[in-house]
Amino acid sequence: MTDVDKLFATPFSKVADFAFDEQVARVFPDMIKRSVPGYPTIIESIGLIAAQHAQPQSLIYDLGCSLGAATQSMRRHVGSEGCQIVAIDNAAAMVERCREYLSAQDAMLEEPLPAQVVLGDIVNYPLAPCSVVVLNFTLQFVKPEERLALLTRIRQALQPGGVLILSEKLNFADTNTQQSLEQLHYAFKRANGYSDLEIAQKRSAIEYVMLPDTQEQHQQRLQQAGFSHSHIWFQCLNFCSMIAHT
Ligand SMILES: Nc1ncnc2c1ncn2[C@@H]1O[C@H](C[S@+](CC[C@H]([NH3+])C(=O)[O-])CC(=O)[O-])[C@@H](O)[C@H]1O
Ligand SMILES: O=C(O)C(=O)Cc1ccccc1
Repeated sequence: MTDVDKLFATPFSKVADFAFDEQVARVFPDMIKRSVPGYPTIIESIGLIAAQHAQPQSLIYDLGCSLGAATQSMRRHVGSEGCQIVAIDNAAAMVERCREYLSAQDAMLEEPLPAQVVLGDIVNYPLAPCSVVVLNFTLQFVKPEERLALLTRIRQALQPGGVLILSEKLNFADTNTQQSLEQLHYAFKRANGYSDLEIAQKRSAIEYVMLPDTQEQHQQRLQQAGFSHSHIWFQCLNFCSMIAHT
């Protein structure tokens, strides 16, 4: 049903900036699994974490949902009465396919949580009171100067006891750590069948589009946004996921 990612396999004279277009949507499940170490574990665990924190009759947001992998996991795990998921993405190609995947999932679950997929920009989308918010590898694509305001709005929308699950690629201030984990990440990609050319061209494509922060920047920003406590619950190489508590 989805294709193998060969988007960067042929040489380009100039590599265009990465965009979540039709081509990317078509290969996305394969691309993200072969590119992000720990992605399947993170997706499954998001369902477990959401199940612990979802409050009855509350909203759950999946911001930058892509094809809805985190939403699907939450629908498999969250048992709280009366919860609803709102999944938002600003890429039309993703939203269209996400709706199809979720309809297919409806048929497989006994009492699926209602899930609505919205085409929208999370930077200005108004958030209603909620108990769980997921930003699974999305914040790194939001302009750095817009990140604090977004997290502050999320914090304000979260009800007492609510949580934000934030997954990101990390940068490291220490050069040795940065180089070591970056090289291991390339080894991970090579082991998953990407060539050196594919790795290099993808790297150029995301260079100005996806801007990772350090762990310290995340901690500090989450605190500034009003979260009382945040900690890492998963890290594989330079990819991690955090929980931030209200
Ligand atoms: N301002 C924005 N508003 C809405 N969506 C946005 C915005 N900026 C970026 N996006 C969307 O955020 C998603 C990032 S992918 C998330 C994976 C998913 N969470 C997963 O659990 O599989 C991560 C990756 O590809 O590394 C894309 O679908 C963008 O269109
Ligand atoms: O591929 C990479 O190098 C990444 O850092 C992760 C990624 C995964 C999917 C789309 C864009 C970036």
